[in-house]
Amino acid sequence: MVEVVALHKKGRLADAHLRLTAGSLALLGPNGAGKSTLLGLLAGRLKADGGTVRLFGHDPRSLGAARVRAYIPQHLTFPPTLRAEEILEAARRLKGATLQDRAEATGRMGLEAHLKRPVAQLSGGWRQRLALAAGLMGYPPLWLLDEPASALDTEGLERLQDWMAAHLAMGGLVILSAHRQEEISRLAEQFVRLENGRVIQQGSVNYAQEPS
Ligand SMILES: Nc1ncnc2c1ncn2[C@@H]1O[C@H](COP(=O)(O)OP(=O)(O)OP(=O)(O)O)[C@@H](O)[C@H]1O
Repeated sequence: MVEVVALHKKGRLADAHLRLTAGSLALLGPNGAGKSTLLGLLAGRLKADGGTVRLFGHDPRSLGAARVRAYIPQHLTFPPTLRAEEILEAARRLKGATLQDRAEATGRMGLEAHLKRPVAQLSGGWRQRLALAAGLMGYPPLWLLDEPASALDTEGLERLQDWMAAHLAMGGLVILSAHRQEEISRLAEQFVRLENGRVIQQGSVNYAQEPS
C-alpha cells in the first residue's frame, strides 16, 4: 500500500495526500505541475520538507522501500559503451532476479534484436524500453513510472500495457505520470490531477474531465 499524508516540498509540492491500495494511479498535469517531484519523493530521491510517505509501511528512503519499488525516471542515463544485454545482466544481479526473469523482461519490451548494441547506438525509445526492462524485471510490487508514454512508440506502449496488466493481475501497484488524460486511458484506473504543486482533482480515469 502507498500512503502519502500532507506531503510538502518547498516551492514544488504542497500538502499532497494520496492512498493506493490496489491497481494503477496516474499523476496528471501540465509542465511544472509537480508530478516528477511527487514521484521523486516516493522514489526516495528527494527529501520531503514535511508530511509522510509509506510504501508498504517503509519510509521511502529506507532499504526496505528500495526492495519493494522500481522507479523509472523520465531520462535515465546508462554508460554509453555498455551493451543492452550487459545492463540487463547487471540489473538481474543487483536484484537477485533469475535468468528467466531477465528473459521475460527482454521479451516483454521486445529487446531481443537490440541486446548486442551499445547504449550509445540505441534511440531514445529503445533506451526507454531498456530502462523499463531493467527496472521492472522480477516484478517489484510497486512500479513508479515517470512519463512512460512520452518516449515509447505505439508498439512499445502496448507492450508496457500488457506487462502492467500482468503485474496488476498479480496484485502489483503502479503510479505513473502523464501530461494528458488520453495518454493514460489504457494505463491507469485512478488519477490525481496536479497544478502548481497542488492536487486539484482526484477520481476515476473513466470519469475524468479535462480542465477547461
Ligand atoms: N531541482 C529542482 N530544484 C528546484 N525546483 C525544481 C527542481 N526541479 C523542478 N523544480 C520545480 O518544481 C516544480 C514542479 O516541477 P516538476 O518537475 O515536479 O513538474 P512536472 O509536473 O513533473 O513537470 P514536467 O511535465 O515538465 O516534467 C516546478 O516549479 C519546477 O520548476
